[in-house]
Amino acid sequence: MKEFDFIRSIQPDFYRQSSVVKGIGDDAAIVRHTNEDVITTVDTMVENVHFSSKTTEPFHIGYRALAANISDIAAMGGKPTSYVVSIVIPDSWSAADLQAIYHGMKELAKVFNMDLIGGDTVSGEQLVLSITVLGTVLKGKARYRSDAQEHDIIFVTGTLGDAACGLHLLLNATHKEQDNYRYFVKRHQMPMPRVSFINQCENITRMSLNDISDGIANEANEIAETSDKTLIIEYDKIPSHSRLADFSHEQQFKWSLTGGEDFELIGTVSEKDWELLKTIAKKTNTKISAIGTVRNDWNKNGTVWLQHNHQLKKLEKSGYTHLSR
Ligand SMILES: Nc1ncnc2c1ncn2[C@@H]1O[C@H](COP(=O)(O)OP(=O)(O)OP(=O)(O)O)[C@@H](O)[C@H]1O
Ligand SMILES: Cc1ncc(C[n+]2csc(CCOP(=O)(O)O)c2C)c(N)n1
Ligand SMILES: [Mg+2]
Ligand SMILES: [Mg+2]
Ligand SMILES: [Mg+2]
Repeated sequence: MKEFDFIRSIQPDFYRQSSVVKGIGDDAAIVRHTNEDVITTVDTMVENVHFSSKTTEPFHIGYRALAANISDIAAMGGKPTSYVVSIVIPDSWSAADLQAIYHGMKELAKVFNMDLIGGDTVSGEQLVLSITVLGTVLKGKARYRSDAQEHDIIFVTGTLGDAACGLHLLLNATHKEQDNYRYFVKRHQMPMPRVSFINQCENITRMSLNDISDGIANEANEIAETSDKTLIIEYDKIPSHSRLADFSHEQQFKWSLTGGEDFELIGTVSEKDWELLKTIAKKTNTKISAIGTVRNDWNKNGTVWLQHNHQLKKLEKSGYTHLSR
């Protein structure tokens, strides 16, 4: 397929958002927002780093890459509205595979009423999918990592370690075992960002917030550093799916703290807002768990501590990092 035919084939027939002034078809897209702040985020997925033929069908490549970006919009307290896709395509990828990647993005975009408004297409050695998502938040109402305060309750949504368990199964287990643990495989391939929950939280006066892409060991440290506070997390309170108990304690420990890619949210709220947060979670069918508290301890601020087996140990930033060499 030629570049222009490809672009024509992925062009949407209509736009859902009235903010789209110009979509695909010119040098750049134009969106117009007058009453909200605009959130912009980009995350990139690279073949054999974020996905491989063993772990991810083309449909899931598109779905996951868009989910990862929408998750960052949720982590700012916003609503995703549109997306721009840059794709590097190796010769070996068929037209059908490429359509499937876009189909994966389209399916998730439909859930959030989002529009594909532009992108870029080039050929190259490895499939790379980079998505820029735009979102909106009421003026001045964005949620920052830096807003944790002393005595806050630390919470997480959902269960942690699921996606890492799914990845482990996809890389190491038989098809039969994968079928037996379909829940975990699906959590890796089709994560669902927590947009509806966070968009119901407008009455929570203050909240620090981050999404879990690299594992809470990383994300909690980002909150501790930017807020200059001490986070104390109780390991036994970290929520996990009941079937994670089928795996070794070491695997459970590693996956739930450093596995990443669950695209759940971690945040902190004041004690007085905790009941309200639980009510919102119930209303939006969101599992929420209190996993610890925020302290203001001048000689520990900027760090995270894990209470486990009657010991308090420093929880280092030990999740997935690029450029580690
Ligand atoms: N190459 C880059 N150029 C400019 N800014 C960058 C670059 N890489 C990251 N950033 C910025 O650094 C900050 C942290 O980015 P990071 O990618 O770690 O966050 P994230 O998307 O939440 O995490 P993850 O990539 O694991 O999903 C963001 O403000 C991001 O825009
Ligand atoms: C085939 C394959 N091997 C390993 C992994 C694990 N992995 C890759 S990137 C990442 C963290 C998030 O990345 P980023 O910081 O870029 O958002 C994790 C946990 C995977 N998903 N697929
Ligand atoms: Mg990023
Ligand atoms: Mg993030
Ligand atoms: Mg991200």
